Amino acid sequence: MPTWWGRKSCKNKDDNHSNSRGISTDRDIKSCGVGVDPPLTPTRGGTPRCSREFAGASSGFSGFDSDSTEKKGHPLPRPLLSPVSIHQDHVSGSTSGSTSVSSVSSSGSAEDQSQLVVSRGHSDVKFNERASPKAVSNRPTSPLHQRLSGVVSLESSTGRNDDGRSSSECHPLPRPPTSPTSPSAVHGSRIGGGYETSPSGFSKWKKGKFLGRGTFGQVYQGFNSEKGKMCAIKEVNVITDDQTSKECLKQLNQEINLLSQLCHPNIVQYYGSELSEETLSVYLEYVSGGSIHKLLKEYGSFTEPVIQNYTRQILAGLAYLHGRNTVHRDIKGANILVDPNGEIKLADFGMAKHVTAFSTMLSFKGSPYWMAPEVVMSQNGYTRAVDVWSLGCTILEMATSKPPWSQFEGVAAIFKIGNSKDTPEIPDHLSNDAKNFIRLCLQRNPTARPTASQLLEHPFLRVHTTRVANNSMPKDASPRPFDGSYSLPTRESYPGRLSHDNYQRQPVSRTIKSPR
Ligand SMILES: Nc1ncnc2c1ncn2[C@@H]1O[C@H](COP(=O)(O)OP(=O)(O)OP(=O)(O)O)[C@@H](O)[C@H]1O
Repeated sequence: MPTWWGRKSCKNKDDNHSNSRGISTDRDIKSCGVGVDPPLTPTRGGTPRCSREFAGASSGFSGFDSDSTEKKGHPLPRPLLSPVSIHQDHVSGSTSGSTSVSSVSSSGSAEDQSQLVVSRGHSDVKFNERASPKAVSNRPTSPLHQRLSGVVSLESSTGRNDDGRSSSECHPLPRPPTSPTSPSAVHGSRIGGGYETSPSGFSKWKKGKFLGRGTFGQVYQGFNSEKGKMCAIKEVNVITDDQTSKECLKQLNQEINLLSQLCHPNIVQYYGSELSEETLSVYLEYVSGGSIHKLLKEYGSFTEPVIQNYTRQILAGLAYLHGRNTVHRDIKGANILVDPNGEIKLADFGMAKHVTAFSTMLSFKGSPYWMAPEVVMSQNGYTRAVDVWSLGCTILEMATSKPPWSQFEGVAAIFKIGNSKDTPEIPDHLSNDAKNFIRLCLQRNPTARPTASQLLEHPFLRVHTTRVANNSMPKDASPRPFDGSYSLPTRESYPGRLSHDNYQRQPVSRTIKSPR
């Protein structure tokens, strides 16, 4: 039983005693040299967030046991200690409940940057040429390219870093160590902070086929001719004389600043970026399977084992992200990529840390269906709970191919999400564990929603993780080679499940031999 299991309120709960439970997570995080879920000050309990809309909502989180008969003790993993410098003063010093809020503050200020936990995830991770991590304060700074100085100053409401220097004098983020053969050392590219110019044509990344267009730019396949590796190139035109272009650049700059600090198997890896005469290009891990949205469109809704598998991985990425005081704010099928092995990669960090009136407006221009009520109602101080709501919507999307309330359009949808007391319909074919999990995510009161780390302990996923045969695919979610026989599931196959009503009528084991 998780230590928080019996608690009646989610107030003052945090992620610090649990981490993502995915096997792949531990493996890869160790290899990345960063820890999971550094100690955090609880952020939700201290923020008065209940508005009239939430008055009738649940008062607190009371565990996951409503549908589960499994009540055995469940030791929580100890958080891995990160070798990198963590801004403890920030993460433990806040009593205002604004820890996560500040990381997504509207200003996107240099102060915010300094508050982010710096993990040294960067381009070389996929090329095994990473240098050892170092604390921010020891890193040299890189100058910003003058053409982008205006854009970057948009990032900061104050225009100044926390050391008092203006953002045009010095970049808030460290320059990473580069290796002569790493993508980050490619002429004109950079990681983690400022941009460096490159005469066009020098890049080792060759632009390939067009992959798609997002709100803030185009995405192409790329190929590193030195390494023979592929990447995705996200590109924005560098035209700073209109507001839309400025916003696109700001968004991409935001994505760079965030992604360059992250290293997790369930978050798309940042390789570097490059500024040419006309474009700002960001080089990212190429995830060839496309998005969950695309897979749903092509192949229809997913089965429950696949939903379990994907949800566990999304949560592992979210727990890591939230442990770094970062809120994604745009979790939905279109922003979650799937690699050919079924490994999930959270992508599109353009909205993370953006809470300006303008960007909120922009997100309304996008799709509201995945937005938490408090986001739709423009409540101040979004917390990590907004991602948990969006995860609930994404699970419904995976189960039905549509987001909740998709029968409503525009203002009607916004009204339904923000103003009504209704909760989205949950399909009947899902198991009780799945239904319970979704209901927990879709609580209108954000303080009642469990954290990502807590959700990783939910029976819906916990049973699943015991059945995972390898790092990413559960037995039921991956094809098995056919060896001429097929065993129907036995009680022994699903020991955790069999305590549950849904699984008590499993068929007796039989073996069907195929004809020779
Ligand atoms: N790392 C990547 N690997 C492979 N394809 C990618 C990658 N990143 C983005 N894409 C694809 O490129 C297209 C555009 O992606 P992008 O993130 O810019 O916008 P979006 O998420 O579709 O929309 P929006 O920006 O409005 O949220 C999508 O089809 C997406 O699947």
